[in-house]
Amino acid sequence: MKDPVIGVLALQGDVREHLGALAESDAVARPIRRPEELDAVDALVIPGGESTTMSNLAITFGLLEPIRKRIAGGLPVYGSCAGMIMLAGTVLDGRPDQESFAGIDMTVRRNAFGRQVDSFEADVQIEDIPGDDFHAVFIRAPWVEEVGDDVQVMGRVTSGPAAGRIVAVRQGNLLATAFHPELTGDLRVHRYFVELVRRAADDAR
Ligand SMILES: NC(=O)CC[C@H](N)C(=O)O
Repeated sequence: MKDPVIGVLALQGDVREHLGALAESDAVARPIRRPEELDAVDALVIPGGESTTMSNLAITFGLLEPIRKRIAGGLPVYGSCAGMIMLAGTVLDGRPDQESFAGIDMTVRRNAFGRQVDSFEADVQIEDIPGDDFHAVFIRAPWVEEVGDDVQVMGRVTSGPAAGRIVAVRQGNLLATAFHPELTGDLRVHRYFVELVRRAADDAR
């Protein structure tokens, strides 16, 4: 397959960083703001930012249902931080009117590491991605409290007060991390996702 075309949901958040990381990972990366633009992508990335704002803007821009439909149709999606929240079936400590695209059978808690803890760094071990532990950056991040049977727990915090917390998961073509690999220049998660997208395209053929 040629380099896959991967959209980055560009309503809000760290869109530019994901576009850059994908471009360095053998993908063609494009910002997505309108439903028509979704039709032309092989996969989607949902950036970090603020899930309540992203939810509002997704409704305003008419993207909520189209993205849900593409997910149901098997579109590969990777969400980091707020993007993880947007992929969660159940969100705790959310705003009552907050919507998600859902897709991953999991319960996430927003701002789980404590509201006062704006950001912190910790090592995370990720199954299926060889090499050293990830030096992960968390910014008002969620964690995963519960997963369904079909969800693969891929990564947990390895040390510190949050040790053992689930911060990376995969269910089929959907991947989510509570941390932001797009901010640290470690391209392994993006490369893993691009590989997942290639395999999904091969399987569909
Ligand atoms: N860095 C982030 O994406 C933070 C997520 C944010 N706290 C939210 O609830 O959406």
